[in-house]
Amino acid sequence: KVTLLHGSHRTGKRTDAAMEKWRGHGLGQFIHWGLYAIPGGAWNGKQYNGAAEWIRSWNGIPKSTYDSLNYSFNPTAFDAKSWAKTAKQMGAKYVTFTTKHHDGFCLWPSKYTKYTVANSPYKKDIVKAVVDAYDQEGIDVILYFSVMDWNHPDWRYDIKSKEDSIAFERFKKFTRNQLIELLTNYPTVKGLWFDGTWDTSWVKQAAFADELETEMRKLRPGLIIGSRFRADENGKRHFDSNGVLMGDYEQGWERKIPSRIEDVHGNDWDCVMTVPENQWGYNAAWNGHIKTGLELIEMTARCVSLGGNFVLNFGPKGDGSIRQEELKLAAEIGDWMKINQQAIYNCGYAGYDKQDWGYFSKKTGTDKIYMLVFNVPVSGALRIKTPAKTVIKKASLLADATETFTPEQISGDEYFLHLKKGTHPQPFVIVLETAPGQ
Ligand SMILES: C#C[C@@H]1N[C@@H](C)[C@@H](O)[C@H]1O
Repeated sequence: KVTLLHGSHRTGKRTDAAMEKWRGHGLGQFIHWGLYAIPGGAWNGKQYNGAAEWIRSWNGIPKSTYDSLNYSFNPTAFDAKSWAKTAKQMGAKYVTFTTKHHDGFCLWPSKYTKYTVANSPYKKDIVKAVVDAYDQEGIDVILYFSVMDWNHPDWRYDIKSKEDSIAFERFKKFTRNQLIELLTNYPTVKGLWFDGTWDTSWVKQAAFADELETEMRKLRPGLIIGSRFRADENGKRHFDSNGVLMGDYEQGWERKIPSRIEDVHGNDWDCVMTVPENQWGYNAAWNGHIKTGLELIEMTARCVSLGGNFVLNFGPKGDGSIRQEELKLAAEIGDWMKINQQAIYNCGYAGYDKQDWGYFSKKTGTDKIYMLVFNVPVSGALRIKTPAKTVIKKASLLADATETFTPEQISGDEYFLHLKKGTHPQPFVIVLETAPGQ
């Protein structure tokens, strides 16, 4: 163990109410929206395949022209209330919303830069509209904030000179001011989701970032901050030099999902996922594999079964409308959640051996186990291996409690549930009432 001044200040999961609530969300929505939605992955008629929110960084894109897009930002179809209703319909319990992405354009009227929505034809405070609309729907709001800011003259990728150092000191003050401003303007937000924190310039700011995190937590007790915000004094990110998680949950699962419980090291975590392979901001031409509703429902189940949250990304268009493909997915996921949400909300790792037919989840604080079935074996027999000495008292279909299953015990702690042929066209959930054995 090494002595750290700016490593993790806490081990184990937070047990306060705010974190317990976050832990139980199960399903969230990510929204990436900003100036990049205007070009939508194309420039001068040429469609690019990179992540559309990074278009400013691609070769051949005139940066000053991109930077002037704020003068064309006028999303006449933007309606935060309809976004929030879509999230509600999908069954999302929280939204992570981009206040400022890497291009530095602020979707709130920040006092600390002119590069904001206030200096666009739209003028109005988009962050406020989103926070109010989602609060209204009872959906918690987490604010995404990119430390890396391509627009700010004092941003540096590394600090290699006295001039760099002086400029970056100004940038650090600017970053702190914006974060305090966000937490002050939007006091109901439940957390911050940091990005753009991998460059050496920021990784070198262990003491400053540690102090800033402490200041933000003091300003907003219960605030939830992930592992991507700061590094320790040895430059270690996500996990400090002693391997202890930095922040309240692991933010390493970007477009990937853990395969085993061991991968999450007993921590809270979220998986943030795109519908195409790698498009967060709006890209008019979705190419490659586009995930289906069933794939995304299974990803949600897998994340919850491993004690995490699944956060599905939406990339609204430059006019503020959500594309049809995403609306369709929200509806499909929502239809499934309407029937099966009990196996997702306030559920976590069940401690049962993983089986090929799908996933187990456990209702937090109870002995109730859910079997989320995605792959019915040709035998129709669902194998269950319970933790030692667990008694299965009852097994029934979540969607219809009158459909019960008599567990066939096949060895000490192993059982089969036999399904009737062809009875379940959709992924379905079986509820196990269990009790600790003698
Ligand atoms: C890389 C990168 C960023 N991290 C994801 C959450 C998106 O914001 C992407 O642009």
